[in-house]
Amino acid sequence: MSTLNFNIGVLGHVDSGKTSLAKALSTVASTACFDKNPQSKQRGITLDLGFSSFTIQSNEILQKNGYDFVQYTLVDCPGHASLIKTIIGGAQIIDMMLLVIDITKGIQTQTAECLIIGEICCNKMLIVLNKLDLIEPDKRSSAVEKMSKRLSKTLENTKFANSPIVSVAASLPINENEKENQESEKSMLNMDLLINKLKEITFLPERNEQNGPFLYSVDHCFTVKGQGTVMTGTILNGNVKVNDTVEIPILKCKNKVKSIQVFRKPVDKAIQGDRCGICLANFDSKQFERGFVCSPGYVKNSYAVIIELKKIRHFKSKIESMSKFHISIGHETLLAKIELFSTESDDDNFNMSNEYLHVPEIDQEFLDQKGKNFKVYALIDFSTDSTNDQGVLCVDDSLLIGSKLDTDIHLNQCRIAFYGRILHSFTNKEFKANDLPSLKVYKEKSREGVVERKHDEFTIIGKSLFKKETNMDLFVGLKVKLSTGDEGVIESGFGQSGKFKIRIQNGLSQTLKDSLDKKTGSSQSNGPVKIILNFKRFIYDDKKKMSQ
Ligand SMILES: Nc1nc2c(ncn2[C@@H]2O[C@H](COP(=O)(O)OP(=O)(O)OP(=O)(O)O)[C@@H](O)[C@H]2O)c(=O)[nH]1
Repeated sequence: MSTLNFNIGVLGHVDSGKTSLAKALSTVASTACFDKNPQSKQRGITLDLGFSSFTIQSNEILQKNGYDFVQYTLVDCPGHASLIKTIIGGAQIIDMMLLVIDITKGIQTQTAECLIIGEICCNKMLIVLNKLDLIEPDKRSSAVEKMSKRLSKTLENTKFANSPIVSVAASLPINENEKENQESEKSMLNMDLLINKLKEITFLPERNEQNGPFLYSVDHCFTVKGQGTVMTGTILNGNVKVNDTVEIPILKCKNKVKSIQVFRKPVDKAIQGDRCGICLANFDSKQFERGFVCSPGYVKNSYAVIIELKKIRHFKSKIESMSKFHISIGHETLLAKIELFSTESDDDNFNMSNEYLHVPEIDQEFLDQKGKNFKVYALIDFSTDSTNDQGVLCVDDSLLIGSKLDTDIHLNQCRIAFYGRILHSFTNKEFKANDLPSLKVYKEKSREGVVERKHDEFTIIGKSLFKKETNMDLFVGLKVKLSTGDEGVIESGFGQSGKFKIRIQNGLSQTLKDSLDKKTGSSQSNGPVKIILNFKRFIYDDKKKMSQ
């Protein structure tokens, strides 16, 4: 008999009843659905503060795929910051989201933020309207109908449109005496309906044990006497076998896998999506609480990363280059400075050898104007967080979320600003000096000067384009346009006062000659001949060489 582990993120506003729901689900599942089952010992395992699980018989789809049972691992996400962290840590394996809404309060600020995070991280949602018991029995159906209508309007045109809705009361009796005195109908309402709905919509999640190196997100670490140090967590990527050597990147150490348990049974191997316990030899559990364990060398220390930035539509403020955001990545949330750049070309993928235009700021209006194919990238620089000189532990393609967590929550504003997956990471501590200059991000510059006089048949002398102290060598070779239509190239500086020589490849045109010939008087009537120089200045290139 085999069991599938199905991971569910339990999200919702503070006090909506997430923890009560997770507890109630486990309890009801174990009494109503599982008791007569030979595997009943697996029920209701409390894995960690935020993790609980229950196992039931699986639906037809899973059975056809060889799974007789399904273990639902509920990831109960408490406050906002830890919510983002938990979700990010497990983003690759959250198969479904349970959105808990207090039916007496409706959609609240964090409900909306949970919806945004859900949209980023998973494809399926089940909505739970909780605290049904607080509504008079004869008013319940109309209250549920009203909330359902509101929700379907909110979710219109999102990937969560038509998500199923179940109304429940998840609160548990406070103690055993009370439990006996209370009707179960009053203490827990409709939980069996919820479990049935969950069972009905559970699908076969994509799991790929061959999918690259091993990555394991540890949420608990403890010592088992006579065994060694046991970690519990979820496999985000790849697989792990007994005797494999794994790395604990935060401790910079490698260790051998002594044994593995899945669903409390010893196994030789565990794969992506599995919640499992891994026992390591020679390792002190006090050194490590939460974080990644991986194939040696897979998780990297990054000091800056590049993402394709997807703005959250509900984030109303501008996102500006040089500004700081809270960046949640891997198991960390820290402050980082962002710099935006874009390309208008049809290139599908980010490429370090391409050139990109610096973008000072974006807002929704700007992005809507630019259209769907416009891509904004962001360089996210963690080295600006003074509390962190170690960089950030992450892997390529990791999800990252940018938010303004210091926004006053009472302002009812969406604090999540953007998200994206890592396209490139700078793993050298000296990246600013060594690696960043190879990122070709430019600002478009335009300068105007005037022609002073003709030098010979092919060259003219220009002025007022540069200051006396400008290093003219940086501009030699750049093309300029004249207001007479002539085109030339800056050949060299001329004298000490910022003047320069322009070579006109085809020789001076008659119009240019006439304009410069004071005797004709034309330079008087049309004013001086203008020199227009358009060029690119690469912002990370400290040699400051200009280009076009
Ligand atoms: N009447 C009633 N109270 C409920 C129900 N579910 C939860 N509660 C109560 O609501 C309060 C909050 O419940 P929790 O389960 O802690 O809510 P939470 O969403 O996990 O809270 P945070 O983790 O702090 O965000 C507690 O006092 C619960 O007893 C319910 O169905 N009916």
